[in-house]
Amino acid sequence: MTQDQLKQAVAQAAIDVILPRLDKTSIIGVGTGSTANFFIDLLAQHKMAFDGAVASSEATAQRLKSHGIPVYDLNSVSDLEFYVDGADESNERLELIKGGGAALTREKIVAAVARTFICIADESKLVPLLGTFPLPVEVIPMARSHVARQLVKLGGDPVYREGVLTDNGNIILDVYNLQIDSPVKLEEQINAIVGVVTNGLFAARPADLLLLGTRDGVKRLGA
Ligand SMILES: O=C(CO)[C@H](O)[C@H](O)COP(=O)(O)O
Repeated sequence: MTQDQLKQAVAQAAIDVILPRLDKTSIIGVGTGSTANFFIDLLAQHKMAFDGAVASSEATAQRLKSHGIPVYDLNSVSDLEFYVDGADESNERLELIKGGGAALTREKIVAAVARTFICIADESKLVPLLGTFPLPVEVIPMARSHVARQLVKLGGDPVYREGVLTDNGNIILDVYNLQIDSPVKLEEQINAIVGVVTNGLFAARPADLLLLGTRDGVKRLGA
């Protein structure tokens, strides 16, 4: 099975989880990236079963709209039962690293609002310890050097992601070589640096359910 087939299988598994719980008033939070794109394309086949979606990025909003799925502003939504998104890494506690696609801030906001965060990923994303994937940090552009110096004090090696501006007009620092044995603490420490918008650790609010695509089928971890 190819990695894309594994991604498609977990996207379908997420549809199978949410579909019985949707009605014509339901709005679904939708993430960003190649796995989320498989989910969007499958979700489009059921667009009569729900009202619309909230998007975690402009790219996702465009893809949803291209399928004729209405996209709502999060501020106009009072209830979001599900958020479905991929990840760059997950540990067994469903703490994640996200932001490989630079959408981490909006992803974290939608995840915070949703009652159930379903993470969909192929088996390569499950790791014993977070941090092999460099941790993305969204930073206000004028604070770039200051934040980089503080990240070095935390033991990391920040690298400016050349040519990338987030949907919020900010830059990304990818932090290599961090020792992430306490994800909740490190998430807080990095977010406390002035100039940081947020970082890609999803530990204070981990996923509720991880659907992991493996060659032996889709495995469920969590709820
Ligand atoms: O956090 C993300 C985007 O900011 C994505 O969920 C993450 O990068 C995984 O992407 P993919 O499904 O393409 O492997």
